[in-house]
Amino acid sequence: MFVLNKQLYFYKQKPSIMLPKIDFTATSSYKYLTDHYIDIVSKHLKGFFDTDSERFEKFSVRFEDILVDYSKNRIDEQTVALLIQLAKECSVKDAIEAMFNGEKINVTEGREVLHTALRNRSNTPVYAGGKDVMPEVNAVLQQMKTFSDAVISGEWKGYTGKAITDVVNIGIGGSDLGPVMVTEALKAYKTHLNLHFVSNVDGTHIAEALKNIDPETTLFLIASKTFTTQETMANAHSARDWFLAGGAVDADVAKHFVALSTNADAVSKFGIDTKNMFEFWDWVGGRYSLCSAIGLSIALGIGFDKFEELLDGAHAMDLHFRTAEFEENIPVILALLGIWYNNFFESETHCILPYDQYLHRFAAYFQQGDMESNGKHVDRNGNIVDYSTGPIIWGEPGTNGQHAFYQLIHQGTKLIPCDFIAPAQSHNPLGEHHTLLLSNFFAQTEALMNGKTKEEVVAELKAQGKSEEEIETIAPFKVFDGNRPTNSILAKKITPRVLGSLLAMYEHKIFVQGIIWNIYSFDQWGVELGKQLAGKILPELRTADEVKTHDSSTNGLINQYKNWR
Ligand SMILES: O=P(O)(O)OC[C@H]1O[C@H](O)[C@@H](O)[C@@H](O)[C@@H]1O
Repeated sequence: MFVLNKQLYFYKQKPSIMLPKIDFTATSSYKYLTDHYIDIVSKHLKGFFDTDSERFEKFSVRFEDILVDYSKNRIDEQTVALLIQLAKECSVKDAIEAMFNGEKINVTEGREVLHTALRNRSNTPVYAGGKDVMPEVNAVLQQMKTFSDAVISGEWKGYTGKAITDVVNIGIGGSDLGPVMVTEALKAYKTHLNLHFVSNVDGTHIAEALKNIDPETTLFLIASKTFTTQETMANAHSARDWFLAGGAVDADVAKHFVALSTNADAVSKFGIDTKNMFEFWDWVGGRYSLCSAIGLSIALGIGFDKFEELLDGAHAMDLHFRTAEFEENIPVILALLGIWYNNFFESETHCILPYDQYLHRFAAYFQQGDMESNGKHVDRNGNIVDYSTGPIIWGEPGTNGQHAFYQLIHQGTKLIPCDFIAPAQSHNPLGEHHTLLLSNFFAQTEALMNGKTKEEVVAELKAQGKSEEEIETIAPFKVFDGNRPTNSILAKKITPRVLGSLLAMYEHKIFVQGIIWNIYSFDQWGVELGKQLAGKILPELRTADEVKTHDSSTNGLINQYKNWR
């Protein structure tokens, strides 16, 4: 405790030391958790329910139209208390304040982390480097509203005087995944505009996107925080070439190309007038940018009022995260459960399973959100960690996943904690479809928890008239251990507001985990390396000369490629 107080004191006295740097494995709660784990690991989830009729009430939280049931986890009240103590010992509360207050908690890039300011609907001042960012945030939102209203209404005309029918967002990573996820998730609110997303530098992506659209009625959004990303720049140049090949001249570009970026110089060098630029700032991380100008495709795709509802929902979750006690704090609870499995049960992955076809890119979006944030092995002191950090995030919509990989979740050798997400109301209430879907949602978490005992399997086989011998042979394969943990996140309906809350919920979960693991969650040096390496090889691929500068494998592959191309 003395150490903790000293850290806190240190932090408050020197605001330039942005975050506490606590080794969570050296805390007293971690030691208690290590002992407590031995106790819990020998117990079956089913037993927790058998002995406690209040378990659901104890381990579930309601937030507006979202119910988070975490009772089907391998925890008891002591687990939760110890995990919360861990969060406290790691100064999570101070870290939350540091983020919302605009401290430079992205230390390795020297930046504030203020995506929460983008949806700060209360409009109270938020300072970055001593300057209130809210006037700029509001000005860009106003610019997005004016523009999206004009495009949707048809008032904005292309170079031949026709209204826009198609919008192509060109961006990658954080400048693509968020807008794709949200516009798919909220397709039920779609405007008449047809959205297309091009991210891959593979020419196939843009070639296919351009096949069925008309340059006279197409708007391109060039989305790139840095405006230097190879893939996006290559696609943007090809899009402009295609546009000009259709008969337009340079002066017409302004009506069909806009930029979403932090880099005004690079935008004008590309040839986009900066008055057609929607700005955001370096305190917005790429994977946290969908509430910024990067969300322009969302505003066009569902209308600005719905985009604002998305921001409202995210803001509501921000407030919950900032103010709720940890016992009731959804992102904190989800983060701690993740740490429980990651660091005590040694789970390597975490699965996100939305029972909603519209959420089919939800797991992919948080794959970047989580893995790019917490896929780090150096702690905030610059030392290599000796514990596990961010999990591998994966998932597909139910029920497709059930018929593909649930086998391993049910009966494999790995413990895979899963988030099951479902809306109670469908946007497409077609016959019994939604009831069928939800019956699977409920059945899966129940089965993962309960499993199926040998006695149950034998009784079932007997009832089917199988012989003793047949039963003996087949029974072991049909036994399910159960005891597999899940969170159930049930929403009333996936509205823009609910989606905004869900996305902020996961963002803050990731944040809390990064704080406890003592890593920096807002840089991405691992991705930068790939950019440099490709840049080095590219000139070598431009000639026919034999390459000898690499290892024998890389040389061999490059030279064979040159032979075959
Ligand atoms: O928006 P940009 O600058 O084009 O970057 C696109 C992506 O590039 C890299 O992969 C990373 O830095 C990501 O975080 C980022 O989202």
